[in-house]
Amino acid sequence: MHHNGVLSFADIGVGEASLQLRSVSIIGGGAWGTALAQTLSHDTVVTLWVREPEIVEDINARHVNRVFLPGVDLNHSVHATGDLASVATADVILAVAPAQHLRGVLVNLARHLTNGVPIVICSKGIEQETGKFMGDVLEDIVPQATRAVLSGPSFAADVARGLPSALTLACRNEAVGRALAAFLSSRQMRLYWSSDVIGAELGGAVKNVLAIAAGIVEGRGLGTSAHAAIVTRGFAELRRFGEAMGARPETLLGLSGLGDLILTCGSTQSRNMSLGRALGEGRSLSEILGARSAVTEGVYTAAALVRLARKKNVEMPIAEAVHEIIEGRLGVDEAITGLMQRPLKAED
Ligand SMILES: NC(=O)C1=CN([C@@H]2O[C@H](COP(=O)(O)OP(=O)(O)OC[C@H]3O[C@@H](n4cnc5c(N)ncnc54)[C@H](O)[C@@H]3O)[C@@H](O)[C@H]2O)C=CC1
Ligand SMILES: O=C(CO)COP(=O)(O)O
Repeated sequence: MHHNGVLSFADIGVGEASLQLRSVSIIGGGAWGTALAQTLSHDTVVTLWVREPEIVEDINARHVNRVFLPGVDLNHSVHATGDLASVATADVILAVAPAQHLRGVLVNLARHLTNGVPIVICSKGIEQETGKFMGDVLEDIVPQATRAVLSGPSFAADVARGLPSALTLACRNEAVGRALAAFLSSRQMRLYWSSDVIGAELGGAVKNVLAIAAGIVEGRGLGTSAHAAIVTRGFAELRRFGEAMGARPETLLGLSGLGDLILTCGSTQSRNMSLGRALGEGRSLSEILGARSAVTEGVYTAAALVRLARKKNVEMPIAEAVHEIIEGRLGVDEAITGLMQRPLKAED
């Protein structure tokens, strides 16, 4: 565990093997990967794999990532590289590529990896083509990796500035989870461990879709009562879906579930919420997406989420409405009317 910026490491027994944690690699130089590199670099050796050569140069020469995390001066110890082989030897690897691109990046990384290395999924989404969560994508490509998830309420800009945050670190092997939580925690970022991997992963993917709905409510000027209603009924959908997927109630009520839903639905700092707001103001999806370089995961996860929910017979009318709006099959006002006119039912 890190104390007062002094390099230390967790060293625990995992079966016969021993897990030594001293170095971290981060795969993905967007806002979140760069913010994680910044906060972890106070205490440990961090290497950041970045896809764009000009951003590698920006980080190493000028200690900034002007494209994805403007306005943050990075520690000189944050080292960027475009070479996947050189990040594969770290003791822990954080996977932070956008959900629809994670598979491709892992395929290129896989041949450089050593057996059993912990890979911590930090991306939030469901793969459109397969309907798989990121942990299952990891399992497909690197089955020998020790799978973990880091998720919770955390805007990259907040974490990069050293503001306090608390997140969930999930790993099926509790001893490894505890060691990872200790190693990745810092004075600014407090991690709670869990062994509920699917529960921790699911909240981040689902809340992105629901945050688009919360944004629409804001953009349409429907008021704070409607905002509270959409977040609460959205949480009911997240909870139902989570239960059907085998997530534990305490995870859904925790940082990676309710916590992240509250953050993302409540702030235009969220890309998903602000996209919803722009839709609510009457702008078209193509216009909104065309104007941004940042990824808005809810747009790409909505279809897969709705497909999965239908398969599991889980009712998710808000997620369905967001999906229909994204597909251009439903207008914002029609969607609102549709939600308000559903048959009355017991609150569950
Ligand atoms: N930004 C935030 O506050 C947080 C983001 N996340 C999650 O982290 C993941 C990454 O998001 P951000 O870092 O915010 O990204 P970003 O929106 O800042 O940057 C886009 C990223 O996508 C990458 N990219 C674009 N095309 C690609 C391709 N074909 N193959 C591989 N990579 C490609 C770019 O290199 C860049 O790293 C997402 O799943 C997001 O939900 C999680 C927590 C907080
Ligand atoms: O996941 C996030 C905060 O926890 C970031 O949300 P957005 O991707 O909507 O900006």
